[in-house]
Amino acid sequence: MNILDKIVADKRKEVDLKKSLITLPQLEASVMMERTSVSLAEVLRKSNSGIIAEHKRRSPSKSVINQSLSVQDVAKGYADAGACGMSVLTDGKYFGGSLDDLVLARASTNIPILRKEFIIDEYQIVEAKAYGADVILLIAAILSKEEIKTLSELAKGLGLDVLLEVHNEEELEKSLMPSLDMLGVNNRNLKSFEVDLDISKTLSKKIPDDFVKVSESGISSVEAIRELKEFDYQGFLIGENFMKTDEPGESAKKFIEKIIA
Ligand SMILES: O=P(O)(O)OC[C@@H](O)[C@@H](O)c1c[nH]c2ccccc12
Repeated sequence: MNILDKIVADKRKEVDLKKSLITLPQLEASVMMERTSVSLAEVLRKSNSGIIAEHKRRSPSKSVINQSLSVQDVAKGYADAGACGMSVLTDGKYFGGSLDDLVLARASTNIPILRKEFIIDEYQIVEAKAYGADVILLIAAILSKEEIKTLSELAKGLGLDVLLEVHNEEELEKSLMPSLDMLGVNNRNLKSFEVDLDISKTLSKKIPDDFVKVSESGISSVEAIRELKEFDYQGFLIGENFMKTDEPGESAKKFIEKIIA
């Protein structure tokens, strides 16, 4: 079994367990509908930097990245740096994140927050809304076309933005539909962990202009951002490059200043 299959199998068990404790209707009753979600796609369209900065303690590919920071400080730092949005990993087993991290990030900033999770069930989308996210991630590699449609339409109904992630042409072709706001190209292969920024460049021309294009993973230089902008990317998802430093907010600030200089 590859790592992605393992993650999805664990996720299925996790969601089933949660459903047995708090049912979907009960969860729905606790959704914070009074908080209007902020559209990350809108922010990215108007931004010069396009940075979506991620909170990531560890990952299956890199093991420990940074275990010692408070998510509140990281969230405030990213917002002060001028990041367009923040991504918060909520998977516990493989990335060391949690829904608590999402809540704490939400309480610390008003910039749009992406719940970074392996979403396979509508329950996780209602959860994302209930815990204060503005955006959800859907990963084409683990979902059928029908699932992408159902899940993205549910998210839109809750006022959330949808970022759909692809890694190759086949995934892109099955996924294009009007209920998505942003198309993310993951430069990292989630099965082999290989990173190649050329994947963003190659897939760019196949993504229709109505979607905001986001390049994800393995970005560590302002030069890379400049190149990706030539290929019409308006969003750049960066985790490790900031999180491996003692002050991710300061690192993001310097990075963003260089982009807009
Ligand atoms: O730390 P990086 O290489 O800058 O990558 C960030 C982000 O793109 C990456 O964490 C990611 C992209 N898609 C995912 C899906 C699941 C988990 C993690 C991810």
